[in-house]
Amino acid sequence: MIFLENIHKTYASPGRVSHALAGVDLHIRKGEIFGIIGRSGAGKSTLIRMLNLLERPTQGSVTVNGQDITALSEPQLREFRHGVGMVFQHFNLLRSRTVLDNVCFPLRLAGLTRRQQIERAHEVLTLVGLMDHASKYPRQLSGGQQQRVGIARALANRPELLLCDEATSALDPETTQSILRLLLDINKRLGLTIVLITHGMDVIRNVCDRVAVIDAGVIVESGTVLDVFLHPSHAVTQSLLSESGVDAEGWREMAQGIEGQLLRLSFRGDSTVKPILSHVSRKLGLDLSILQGSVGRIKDTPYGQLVIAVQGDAASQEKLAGVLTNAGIECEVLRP
Ligand SMILES: Nc1ncnc2c1ncn2[C@@H]1O[C@H](COP(=O)(O)OP(=O)(O)OP(=O)(O)O)[C@@H](O)[C@H]1O
Repeated sequence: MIFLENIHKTYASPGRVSHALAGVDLHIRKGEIFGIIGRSGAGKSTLIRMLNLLERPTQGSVTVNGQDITALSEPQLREFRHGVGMVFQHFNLLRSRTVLDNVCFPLRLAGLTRRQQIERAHEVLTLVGLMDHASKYPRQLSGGQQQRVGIARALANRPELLLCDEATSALDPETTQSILRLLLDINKRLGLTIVLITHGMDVIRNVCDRVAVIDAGVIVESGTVLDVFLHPSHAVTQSLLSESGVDAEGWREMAQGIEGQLLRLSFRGDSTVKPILSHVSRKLGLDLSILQGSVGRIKDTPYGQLVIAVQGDAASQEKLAGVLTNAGIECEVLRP
């Protein structure tokens, strides 16, 4: 659906040139929730704003549904933007207008009659659970409710693509969860493609299908969220994961002074909740001790990762990795 090719963005100010994006290639598929994560200043906002050309690339092309949008005329671009909704960190609501009028605003710009505007606004306010608050003003709503208004407004013109610029960063953890559930729900119900930027791995884990990690204007790692969580290859990804409590390296200290083979086991889906390890340990007569582990969910899929030390007969130890692999567990030998 969306292809970014060799995107560069340079900001020049007197005495200073800043390379916000330095050669970004990205493919976002129709209907997926795609997350872009990185530290402050990495280039996330610049990148997401390329997708509706709120920022123009200095070099490179942005193709959406087969059309290079950098080549569109201003009227064509305005038309294109009606098909792209955007949600902001600080909601960006019109404070002197009611909830209803905030949602009607983009519909008025799109040329709908007042009656059509109200009809559609009621539909999207019902979708986000705020119909009872239609005549209130933003200041009378909580942060989470204001963000729901922001989402309703973004959905008003029936976009194909929703861009979320740190949509939950200003919210407490519980409200964040409810907004993320709403995004999941509208992605499923409307088949909407969602691109979000965040600096929180938990946001990525809870809702995204695929993720790209950006650092200093470059995508340093990308893939399915499961793959990136289970096998992070770049130092930035590893440190973002470890800050969110997914520690991949803590086993090293524990392993000192423990004899035997060391394995890292990765479980995806059903294998996560089956008693495979205890079966295998009984069958091969091996003792297993867990040096590190995490079990959780990535979107709807259970996943887990364990580092285990294996003790027992050498021939059985040799068989273990093969038996686990056959049972659907990824097995990496950390120490033979
Ligand atoms: N309008 C601008 N003029 C000059 N430099 C800019 C401009 N916008 C962004 N930059 C620079 O480009 C780089 C990337 O900024 P960007 O806002 O895209 O990062 P970010 O990852 O979204 O950061 P944050 O999480 O803090 O919002 C930074 O070094 C920033 O200072």
